[in-house]
Amino acid sequence: MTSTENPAVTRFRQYLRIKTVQPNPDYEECTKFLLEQAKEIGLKSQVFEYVKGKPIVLLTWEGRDPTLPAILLNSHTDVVPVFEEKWSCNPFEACKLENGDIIARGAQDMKCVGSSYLEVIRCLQDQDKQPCRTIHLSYVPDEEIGGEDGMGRFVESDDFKKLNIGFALDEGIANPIDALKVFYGERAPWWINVTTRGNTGHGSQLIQNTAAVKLNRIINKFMELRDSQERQLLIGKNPGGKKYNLGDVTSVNLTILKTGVQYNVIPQEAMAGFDIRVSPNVDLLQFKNLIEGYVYSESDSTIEYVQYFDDNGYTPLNENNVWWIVLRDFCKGRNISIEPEIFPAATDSRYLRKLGIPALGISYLKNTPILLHDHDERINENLFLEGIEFYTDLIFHLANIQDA
Ligand code: MET
Ligand SMILES: [Zn+2]
Ligand SMILES: [Zn+2]
Repeated sequence: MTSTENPAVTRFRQYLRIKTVQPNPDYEECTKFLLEQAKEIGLKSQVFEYVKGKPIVLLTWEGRDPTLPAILLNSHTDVVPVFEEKWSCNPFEACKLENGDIIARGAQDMKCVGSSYLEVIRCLQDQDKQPCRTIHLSYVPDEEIGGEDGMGRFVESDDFKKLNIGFALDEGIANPIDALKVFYGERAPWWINVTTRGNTGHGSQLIQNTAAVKLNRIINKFMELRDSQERQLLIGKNPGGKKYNLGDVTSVNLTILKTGVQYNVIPQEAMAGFDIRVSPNVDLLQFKNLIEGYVYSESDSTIEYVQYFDDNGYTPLNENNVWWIVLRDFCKGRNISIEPEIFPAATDSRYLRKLGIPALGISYLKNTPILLHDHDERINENLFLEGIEFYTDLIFHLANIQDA
């Protein structure tokens, strides 16, 4: 007997087949797909292109009371590159195994979420359940390369201000156990280049203060910082007595090293690139002074910020946060365990939180291995469908909150 595929799954797989892969994402095809969906569902659509070739697609379902602050359902449309030879099937074919696993780049990060949002609107419309708040769905480009030309530009625009967003949902991460991760903050991503310059000469000499000697001293300081954070992660406890998660500490990784001309020539310049993720527990200004101190303790050395975010504020999960309370109680009522955490990497939510908009990151990926950015990224179709039900009821609740 052949079973027919749920149309929501078919649409999801269509979305996965669009090659929005960095560094040359097919945003044109993606926009076309989203606009077709909007038309089918009967949603108002707008496309903003603050940077040419990088469209932001905004779909809107007006609520019963459009004067109330709206809900934003955000997702990014781009996905990260693949090592195709390591995949068991083509990452852009969205093949489905017999057990229902759908394998594709973006299956977890985060086309499953973007697809679910569209299905939520379909479901609510089918059930004739128009919430009181307006719901906007934003499909933004370039998150995977920093988001500056995507969400970064969007939040600065008048188009965005007009939306009067009161609360946003965005991406989370998979969880191998039977619980949902809920992210209420994230670490500030800083990518830096440290360049040192020094004395040069013959490779047989013991010349003082070469670029490499200086860079090595600076790297050692960063590594000590890294060690201290690694220790915190392994044995530290936060003030509540709970073990630290990765998001609670600051990570420092040396990811790029560049120098050299020839073996017997002392190079005059050397460069180290670091990926640093600064925890919300850290005062950003103090931290900046600390690492710049490392660099400027060596003469002729400079620091360049390739990626910099000057805010690591989070959405407080307290009784005053009615969005959180509704979400928490909703999950409790459904017997879904949740694990509130700081997101270890970066998401577009940081742009929203910087504006003071409460934002929570949830991907309905429980009992699922963490495969974002990995080979054979996948989601099971049954979980995807279960997620649509979850989001539909949750978003209906959130969009019906009267006083917030
Ligand atoms: C700072 S760019 C963010 C890209 C990606 N989301 C990451 O966390 O690495
Ligand atoms: Zn993502
Ligand atoms: Zn990602």
